[in-house]
Amino acid sequence: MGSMGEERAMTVQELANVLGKPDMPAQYMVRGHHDQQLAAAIAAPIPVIDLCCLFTEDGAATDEASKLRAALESWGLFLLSNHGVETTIMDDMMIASRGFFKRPLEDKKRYTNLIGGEEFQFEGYGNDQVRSPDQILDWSDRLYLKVEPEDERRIALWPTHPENFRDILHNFTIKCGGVKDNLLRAMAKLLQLHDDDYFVDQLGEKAETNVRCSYYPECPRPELVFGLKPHCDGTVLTLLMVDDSVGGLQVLRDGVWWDVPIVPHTLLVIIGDQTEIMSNGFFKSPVHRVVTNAKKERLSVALDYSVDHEREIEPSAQLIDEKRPALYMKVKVKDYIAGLYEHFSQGTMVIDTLQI
Ligand SMILES: O=C(O)CCC(=O)C(=O)O
Ligand SMILES: [Fe+2]
Repeated sequence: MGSMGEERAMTVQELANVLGKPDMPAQYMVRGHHDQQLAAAIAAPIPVIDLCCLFTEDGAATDEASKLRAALESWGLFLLSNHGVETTIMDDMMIASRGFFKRPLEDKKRYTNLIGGEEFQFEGYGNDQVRSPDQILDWSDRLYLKVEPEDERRIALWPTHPENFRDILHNFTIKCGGVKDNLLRAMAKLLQLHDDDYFVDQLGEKAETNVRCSYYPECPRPELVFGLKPHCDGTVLTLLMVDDSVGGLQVLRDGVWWDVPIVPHTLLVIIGDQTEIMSNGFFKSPVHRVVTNAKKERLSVALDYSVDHEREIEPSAQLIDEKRPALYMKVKVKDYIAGLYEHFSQGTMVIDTLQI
């Protein structure tokens, strides 16, 4: 195992196949300033919110809305049931994603995120960009694709195997889009914004949605290696489908890491920085990470929703007054996302740079 370049030319899946325990490349190992405790933690008591119930006309809706508010103000993530995405669509998406990662390497590399084997692009199959020699690498491979705006899809990067991958991803995107809009309306209502469509409108005509199919192979050194290092999602929100048999996602609250529980066929909602900013800090974007597992591989499929990258975001004027001034500066989404990746590679949080 030679230089950084050579190691990075390998996917984590390839590394996992060739490595023995003592051979873990140093770049994957968590060092000094990080919490060394990558073991399983206690299950986080995060609520399960019934999406339909939020829109009924009775007392149950009020109770459900209070649960949602508590989750948004504390954990910044929660599980969503009764969301309307059929279990068959969810299962198909997981199976298609698993099917893709099981394809021979040569086949997957047709969708590589390295142009000419070198120049990094966000879309495609591969790992994160290596920006500095001291960056800690994550034990995961990913297929990352822009799914909306629909006319900006780079269809050549969408796998043709499994054969129905493209159709399934399209259907999953459509179904989840409706869930996202309903959730954003419920959130605007909780903040008593004048218009329930406040957040939906903020997304803009050219709102960007990306899918992240992640694959975390078995890892010979789970106590030292992140599946995905601590980060906040830079989005408005993320809808996540996690592996229903292997855990690994953890959330930080008050300095303690908690395991995020698995409830099959729910969607996990993670609030992103853009919502924290627009809600003037009322809703929290949680720090989360993925730990690895020595015996089992793990998969997840996430859809992340962002405001149009050409637009600016700032705390809603309706949420600012003398008692609570604006907590964040205005920022162009494109610049925010660029900063996010820079900070992510260093293990720091870009939202801290916007605080007033
Ligand atoms: O794989 C997971 O459970 C979480 C992935 C995640 O946090 C991300 O892709 O931002
Ligand atoms: Fe995340």
